[in-house]
Amino acid sequence: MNTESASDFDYDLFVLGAGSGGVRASRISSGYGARVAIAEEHRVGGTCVIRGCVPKKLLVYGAHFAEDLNDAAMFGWDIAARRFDWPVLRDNVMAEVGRLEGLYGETLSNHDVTLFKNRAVLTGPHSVRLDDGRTITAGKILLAPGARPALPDIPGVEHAITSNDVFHLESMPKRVVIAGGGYIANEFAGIFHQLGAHVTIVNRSDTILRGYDEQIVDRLVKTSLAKGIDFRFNASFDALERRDDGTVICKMNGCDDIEADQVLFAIGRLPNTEGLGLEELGVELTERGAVKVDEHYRSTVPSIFAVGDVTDRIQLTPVAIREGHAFADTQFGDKPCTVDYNCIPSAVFSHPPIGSVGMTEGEAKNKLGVIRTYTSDFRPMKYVLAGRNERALYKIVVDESSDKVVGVHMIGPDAPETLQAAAIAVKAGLTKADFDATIALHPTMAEELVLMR
Ligand SMILES: Cc1cc2nc3c(=O)[nH]c(=O)nc-3n(C[C@H](O)[C@H](O)[C@H](O)COP(=O)(O)OP(=O)(O)OC[C@H]3O[C@@H](n4cnc5c(N)ncnc54)[C@H](O)[C@@H]3O)c2cc1C
Ligand SMILES: NC(=O)c1ccc[n+]([C@@H]2O[C@H](COP(=O)([O-])OP(=O)(O)OC[C@H]3O[C@@H](n4cnc5c(N)ncnc54)[C@H](O)[C@@H]3O)[C@@H](O)[C@H]2O)c1
Repeated sequence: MNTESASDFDYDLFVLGAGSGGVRASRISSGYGARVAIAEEHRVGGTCVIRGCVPKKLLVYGAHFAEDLNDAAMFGWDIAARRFDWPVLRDNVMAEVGRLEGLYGETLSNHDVTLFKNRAVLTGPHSVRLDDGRTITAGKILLAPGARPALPDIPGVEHAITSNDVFHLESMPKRVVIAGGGYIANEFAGIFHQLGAHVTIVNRSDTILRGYDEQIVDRLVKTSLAKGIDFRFNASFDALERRDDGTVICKMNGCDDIEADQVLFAIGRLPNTEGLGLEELGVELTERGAVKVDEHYRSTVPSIFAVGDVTDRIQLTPVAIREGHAFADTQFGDKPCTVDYNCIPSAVFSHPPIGSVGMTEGEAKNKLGVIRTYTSDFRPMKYVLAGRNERALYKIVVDESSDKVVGVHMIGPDAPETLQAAAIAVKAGLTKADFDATIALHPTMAEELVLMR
């Protein structure tokens, strides 16, 4: 164990925030023999487990039944009564979240990590104060407080909700307006639409899902439009007004005003650094309030570190987990390491979902010059029988000079599941010839990956 952890502190490590990064860092550090405590102000598990990836994905599954039940008729199923009960789905999802929260708590106690169910703020380079007044000292402090939804500074913003509230709605709204064109906007557009709401996505520019391959995003927009999701591009909100009947009037700039029963703001997430006492201690923050760290997650104060969303780089759970693990290995395991940020796969759980790894076509052209692309634009077999006129699109981007596959991008049923496997090939630097040499697994959609010529 690193000699910097002095025994005159209460703990060797104090972690602020029991989410994806904080829980991993604590249990690995404790495994190396460190005396570890963690503070959590809300619920153990953090954003991903409590109000992010997990409940979101369960809602995606729940919403998908709408299409599956429609398609079932052509497969011989006569399902007469089709009624959706939002409180049943909501409560079952919340019960599962509660179960997982319990498991995360058990993981901490099984690893001898002391859990304080309190908000913590820093009072020194080695000390924190809990909201019940207790002060605790530690050799090292790890900041893993995550991020929170951003909200615009407009009159009536209190009439809108964020992703934090969306899992607890009393009833399913009939008309939903979603601000933003990123992950959350597109995922919840799919969920609300499938569950029967009319959805309008409002984006301030004409580009949604920036960073994803343009052709794939274009397919999502076209498919969403065909399903009945509306878009307003180059539009922004001037104000929100609530009528007595509960309707929210969106006063718009760049398009006509819109009436909604629920307005969801999904315009990005800001690092949770406010009020933590960081600047007073000399912890440097970026303009957006993120903690600046070096490659070993050390802030500008040597005993204070940060991982995950609070560093405002790649806001994904597996990244926060890897960073937490690398921190523990480096600081308490005598195994200095960093995270390799190259080729991180990502998915948008929209309807249909997107999976992506490596360079987009545009990015590869800019960085590599001469490239080849291969696409497969096909109607999945099950959709043909169901009479569903929806197409999947797979794209492979190849570096002409080395034949290496530098990017795989997909939209279609279960694309994220297939993409995870394809990401291994891209990460390993396999060539298009390696893809071609692989015999197809028939009949699957994924076989398109080895059949593109
Ligand atoms: C709706 C939604 C869907 C998402 N879906 C996905 C997905 O499908 N895949 C994916 O990879 N990522 C997804 N994400 C992103 C993912 O949830 C985050 O990247 C991840 O949770 C970040 O982990 P973290 O450890 O940095 O912070 P968090 O998991 O947010 O944990 C931070 C914890 O710190 C606590 N805390 C904050 N301040 C204090 C304090 N002062 N004292 C004590 N405790 C404090 C918070 O309550 C929280 O529990 C989603 C996010 C959202 C909002
Ligand atoms: N499937 C997943 O992995 C997943 C799912 C949900 C969230 N997340 C993570 O959570 C983060 C937050 O999600 P998100 O969808 O809120 O953010 P995002 O960064 O994906 O998208 C934000 C969108 O809001 C727009 N925007 C930003 N500021 C605005 C403003 N002032 N007014 C109007 N529009 C504005 C942006 O142009 C962009 O389209 C993501 O970056 C992602 O890393 C991941």
